[in-house]
Amino acid sequence: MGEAPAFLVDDLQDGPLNGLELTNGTCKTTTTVGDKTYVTVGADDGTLSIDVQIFDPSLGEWVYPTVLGTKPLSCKGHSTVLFENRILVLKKGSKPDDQIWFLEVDTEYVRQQRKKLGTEVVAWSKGVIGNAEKPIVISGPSGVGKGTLISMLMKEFPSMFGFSVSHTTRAPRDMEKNGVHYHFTEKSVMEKEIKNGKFLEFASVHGNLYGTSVEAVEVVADAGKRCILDIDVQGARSVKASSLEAIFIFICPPSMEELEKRLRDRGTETEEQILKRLRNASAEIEQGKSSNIFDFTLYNDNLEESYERLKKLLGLNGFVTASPKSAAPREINLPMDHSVSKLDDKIIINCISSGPDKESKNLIMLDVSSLKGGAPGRTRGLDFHVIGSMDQLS
Ligand SMILES: Nc1ncnc2c1ncn2[C@@H]1O[C@H](COP(=O)(O)OP(=O)(O)OP(=O)(O)O)[C@@H](O)[C@H]1O
Ligand SMILES: Nc1nc2c(ncn2[C@@H]2O[C@H](COP(=O)(O)O)[C@@H](O)[C@H]2O)c(=O)[nH]1
Repeated sequence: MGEAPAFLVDDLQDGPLNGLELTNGTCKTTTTVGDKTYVTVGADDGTLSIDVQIFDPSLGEWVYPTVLGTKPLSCKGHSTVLFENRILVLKKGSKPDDQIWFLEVDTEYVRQQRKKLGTEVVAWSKGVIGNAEKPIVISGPSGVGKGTLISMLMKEFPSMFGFSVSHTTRAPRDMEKNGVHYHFTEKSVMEKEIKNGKFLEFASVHGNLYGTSVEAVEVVADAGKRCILDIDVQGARSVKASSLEAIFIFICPPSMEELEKRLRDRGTETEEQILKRLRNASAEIEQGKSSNIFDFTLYNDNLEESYERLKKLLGLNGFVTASPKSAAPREINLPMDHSVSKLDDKIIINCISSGPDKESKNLIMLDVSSLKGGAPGRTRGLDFHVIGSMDQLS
C-alpha cells in the first residue's frame, strides 16, 4: 500500500482520461468498481505487462493486488470498459489473437482466491472469439489401457484431438520425452507452482505428484483441437468441481488378473511399483464405478472393440478421417485507433481507420452474452458483429 502518485489523484475518474496516452510512453485507464478505482498502466515498448493498482478512497491508499493468470504484455495503448464484475481491456496495435483481455475484479474465482490468499486479488484472462469443444477426461487404474486408447484416437484424428501434457515429479521412462508425454518437474518446483495457482488440478498418485496446468488445456483449445486429459480419479473429481465443462470417461479392466498381466507385460515399473499400482487399482475402480463423476464407463477387454466403442461414445463412428478443412476462425482485427464503451448490456467498439484518401469509421458490437471459462484460463464464447459505420448511424 502507499500514497497515490500526484499525477493520478486528479485523474481518478472514468471517462475522458480512459486510454489516455501519457507523454512518457505509458498509457493508463481508470475504472470505478463499487467504491474502488482500478488503474491499469502499460508502457508502449511491448516488453512489460499491463500493471494494475487499486485506489481505495475509504482508506485513502493505493493497494497493489496479487495478480493471477497470464498478464497481457503492454502495447501501444489500451482502452477499458467495465462489464459486470470484470474490466474488458482492448489492446491497441496488437495481433488479432492478443487484442481482447479481461481483468476479473470480483468474479467467483477472484472472490475465492481473495479469501484463500487474504489479499486483494485481480485475475487476467485472454478473450477468445468462439468456443472450444468440451474436453474429454479419461481415467482408470494404471495399466488399463488409457494411454493406448488415447494414442489410437490421436493417430486416427490428428487434427481433431490434442493431448493435455501433464506435469509430474516421477522419473521419465525410457521412451518418454519431456514436454511431449509429461513436463517432468522437481517436487519443490511443482509445489511452488501449485501454490501460485498454475494447476487446474493436481494429485499425489502412486507416490508422485501429477497435475494438469491451466495452460496445458488452453493451448490445445487455442489450436482449435479438442483436449484429452489422462488423469487419475482424484484429478477427475477436481476437474468435475472446476468451471471446466468436460466429458468424463472411466476405463475399466476386464479383471484384476488381466490388469496385473498388462502392467507386468508393459515392463516399465519395478515389482514394488507394480504392487503399489495394483493396490491402488481396487479403490480407483470402486470410486470410478460408484461416484457420479463419470458420464460413461468403458470396459477395455478386446482392444479393437473397445476402441470402436470409445469412438461411438464420442460420436466418431463412420466419421470421414480426411475431414473437410474447418472454417477459418473468426478474428477481430481492431485498428490502432479505437475506443470502447458500454451501451445497455452491449459493448460497442468505435473504430477509426485511415485509408490513402479518406478516414472511415466503423462500429463493432462485441457480443459478451455467452461467455465461458475465465481466469486463470481463457474467456471464450465471444462474438462480434460489425453494426455499421458512424456516418450511417449519425
Ligand atoms: N485391450 C487391451 N488388451 C491387451 N493389452 C492392452 C489393452 N489395452 C492396453 N494394453 C496394453 O496394456 C499395457 C498398459 O496400457 P497403457 O500403458 O495404455 O495403460 P495406462 O492405463 O495408460 O497406464 P498408466 O495409467 O500407468 O499410464 C500396454 O502394454 C498396452 O499395450
Ligand atoms: N490427477 C492427475 N493424474 C494424472 C495426471 N497425469 C497422469 N495422471 C495419472 O497418473 C497415473 C500414473 O501415470 P503414469 O504415467 O505414471 O503411469 C495414471 O492413472 C494417470 O492417469 C495429472 O495431470 N493429474
